[in-house]
Amino acid sequence: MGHSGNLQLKVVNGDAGYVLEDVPHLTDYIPDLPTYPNPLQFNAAYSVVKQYFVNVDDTVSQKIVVHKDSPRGTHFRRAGPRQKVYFVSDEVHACIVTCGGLCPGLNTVIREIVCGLYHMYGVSKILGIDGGYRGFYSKNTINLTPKVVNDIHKRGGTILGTSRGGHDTSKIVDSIQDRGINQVYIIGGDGTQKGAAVIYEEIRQRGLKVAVAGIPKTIDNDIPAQRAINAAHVEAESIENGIGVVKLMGRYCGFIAMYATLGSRDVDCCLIPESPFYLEGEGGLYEFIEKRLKENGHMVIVIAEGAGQDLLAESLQSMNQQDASGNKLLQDVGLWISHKIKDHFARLHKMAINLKYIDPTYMIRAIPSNASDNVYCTLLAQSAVHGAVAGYTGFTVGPVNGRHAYIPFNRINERQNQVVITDRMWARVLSSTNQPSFLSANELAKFKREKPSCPVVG
Ligand SMILES: Nc1ncnc2c1ncn2[C@@H]1O[C@H](COP(=O)(O)OP(=O)(O)OP(=O)(O)O)[C@@H](O)[C@H]1O
Ligand SMILES: O=P(O)(O)OC[C@H]1O[C@](O)(CO)[C@@H](O)[C@@H]1O
Ligand SMILES: [Mg+2]
Repeated sequence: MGHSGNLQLKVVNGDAGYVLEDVPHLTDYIPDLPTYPNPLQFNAAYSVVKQYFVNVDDTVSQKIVVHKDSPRGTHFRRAGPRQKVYFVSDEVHACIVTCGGLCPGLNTVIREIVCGLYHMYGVSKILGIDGGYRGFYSKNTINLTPKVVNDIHKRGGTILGTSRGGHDTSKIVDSIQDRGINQVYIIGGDGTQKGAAVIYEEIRQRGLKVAVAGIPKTIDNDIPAQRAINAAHVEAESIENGIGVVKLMGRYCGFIAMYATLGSRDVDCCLIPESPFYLEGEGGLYEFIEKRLKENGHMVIVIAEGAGQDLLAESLQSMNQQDASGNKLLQDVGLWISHKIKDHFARLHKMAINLKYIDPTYMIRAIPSNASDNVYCTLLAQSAVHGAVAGYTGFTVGPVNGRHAYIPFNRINERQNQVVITDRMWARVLSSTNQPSFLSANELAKFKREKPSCPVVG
């Protein structure tokens, strides 16, 4: 096996096309750090487990479907507790911060980091950073103990508060250094993980013994999305030529819309950012709506917030505004498409339609996590704790083929995880809704030629 690339990209090549995209370790830039036996081996709950510690060489394969002669492909370091750790309990001074928009499960992750550190590693100095990244330098901190976080998983939102913008790297790292923090747990979406990567780089430049662990936000809880779709369906089928339009989250990717559509079976058309569509003419959306209304008397359209933004830019003056984090402020595609459909059918005269528009965004984001989300959040949190205590840094924890792994920040941040419309899952959506693909033969061929993105974080 041999290392290649610079220190920032720890790529290890092995036999038969095996590639490990490894995560940084504190010893990469602080040599001769002492190690200690993992206190978990003295913990009655874990000592009974046959092989509790993860072997140092364990990795998780990104590719699950393989062929006889194909290279083994990319792997990530397996998450979990290590036999040796790089911190003693008394030495650890951890902090937790939540950034970006809300998501169910933030409180569960906070709770499980606190309880994991406390119960598994005997850590008692844990600070909550108030109000996202800017809280490092502009707010007071909150002491977190298992008692403080005991029942926070039952509440939506984040007890720590959150914000967009305010990522001042030097001020944040100054604050980490001044407070003597040596483990930083950062919970949030794509922007947050980018911010975490910059913090890690600065910490590394300063040569600090501080582990930086990212925990991704994911919205798996689709119950409110199902409720919104259900309401749209009930409204639509109760009235002649009823159309229910539901806008779901997804600025750049249509996973929520896609899975909500597949889960519901009431949806007649699902529109996502990855799959372009058009309104007028043969094979267009208006033609499909007319056909479906004639067949069924009603229909439901689910649209991801980032879908059709090119069409909006054409017909509305582009705003080109950004939020405090630098995200492009999108025009409300749900409202826009509702108006376009109403206008179109009003102009046609031959068909009176009744359209109801539902935007459940904040209802989806603000609820507490459900029981299965809680299990998932617990695994994420505990994996992050095990990784940081074992000296890994500059990583985001995430599931890879059902196993938790440590993924380097650069890998997470290099590209957006998107629905691949030439994959089977999107075909399942099209066959469940029976909607047109809105793609010409040329466009389809182009999509097929494009290299698919490799989703690593669920
Ligand atoms: N490229 C970047 N470099 C440094 N900090 C960043 C970067 N992008 C975003 N951030 C910071 O990360 C935090 C969260 O970013 P953002 O508001 O985009 O939310 P997010 O984590 O992407 O979650 P979501 O988009 O789901 O709400 C903000 O404080 C923002 O300033
Ligand atoms: O109003 P806010 O809090 O900026 O959030 C709106 C955005 O946040 C998200 O819910 C992501 O967290 C997007 O889907 C949405 O565009
Ligand atoms: Mg984001």
